[in-house]
Amino acid sequence: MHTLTDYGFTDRIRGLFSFRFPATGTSASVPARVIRSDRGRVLLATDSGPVHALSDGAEVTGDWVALTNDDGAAPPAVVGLLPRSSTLQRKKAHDPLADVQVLGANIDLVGVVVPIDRPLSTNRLERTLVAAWDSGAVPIVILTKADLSNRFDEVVAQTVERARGVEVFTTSAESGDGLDALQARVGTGNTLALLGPSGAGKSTLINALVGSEVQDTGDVRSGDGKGRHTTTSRELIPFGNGSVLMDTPGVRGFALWDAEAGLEAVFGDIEELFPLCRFRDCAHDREPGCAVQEAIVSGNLEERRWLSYRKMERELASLHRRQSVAEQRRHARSFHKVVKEAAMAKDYRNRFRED
Ligand SMILES: Nc1nc2c(ncn2[C@@H]2O[C@H](COP(=O)(O)OP(=O)(O)OP(=O)(O)O)[C@@H](O)[C@H]2O)c(=O)[nH]1
Ligand SMILES: [Zn+2]
Repeated sequence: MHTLTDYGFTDRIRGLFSFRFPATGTSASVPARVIRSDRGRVLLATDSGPVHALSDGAEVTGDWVALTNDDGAAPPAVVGLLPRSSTLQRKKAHDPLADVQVLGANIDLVGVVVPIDRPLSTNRLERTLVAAWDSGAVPIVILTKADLSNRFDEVVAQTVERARGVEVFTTSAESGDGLDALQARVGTGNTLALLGPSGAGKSTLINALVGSEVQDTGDVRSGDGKGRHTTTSRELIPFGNGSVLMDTPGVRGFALWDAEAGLEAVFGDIEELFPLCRFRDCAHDREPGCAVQEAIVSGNLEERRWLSYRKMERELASLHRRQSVAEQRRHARSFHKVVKEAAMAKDYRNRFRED
């Protein structure tokens, strides 16, 4: 059975807890960490094992809380929340008026997971790193699937340059390379959350770090090869030395805000062309050796889709600049329209191809 120390309970948390919730003669509470929170019910790690408790719903995965200690007389309840050292939160980009949603708390390290065979665009890597810094945690970049690249040195050098001083680790779950160095960096009593697009290798990396099959990976998708697997496991996973992996569905998808998820889903094939351009800083306009222009000329890419991609990029950029609520609303609407049109164009094209 895991103790609270396995879940990252350090001297700092111990001190903070007894300061905030001093034991008095009549009432005492025990420290606990939120493994999962679900509308008024929380699953907690405590020193006497996992406990279900009632809560007011304010807690998120990773929170440290005070739990009543009534010896089973009443159902246990969360009675207090420790201040958070970091919060990973998201605001939906296409809905500027939506509430900020806290996805996880008390994360020490945010690992931005980038598969080496499918590097992120500089733009997206930058945005993800900015968001990671904003959380109060320290970001690191984790290049996965190192065994799959024959341009290893080149991609690593590129990533180091784009990561602007953020540490870059390379790993292969297949060969085991880089896992020790990553584990050493996480250190003792720290919580690591992994962000990255679907298929980046997060589950596989978690399995490799934890050393047992706690996550379903892409290998076990259902029969038709399309069914999305669901991650059924725990959301806070101890992996030695009080180190903890946080893997909630919300945190997982964080790197792609809703808007950007749309961008990737709809235009992923276009973005895959960018690394094929002769020049790394290609503006995809009149540059020689531009893979985008070549794809348009050869008929592999509809010019209309390329223009909507461009338009959407501008929309996103200006959406981020908007100040007034009214303007945000207007932009959100036109943004939605672009996404919808582009998605329809793509569906149409795919249907046409399959015939
Ligand atoms: N060769 C190789 N393949 C890997 C490695 N890591 C992951 N993969 C493969 O990449 C695919 C996707 O890996 P997952 O771990 O499921 O990716 P994920 O990021 O968890 O994806 P989601 O669950 O959709 O968020 C699987 O088929 C893995 O077997 C690696 O180090 N080497
Ligand atoms: Zn180009």
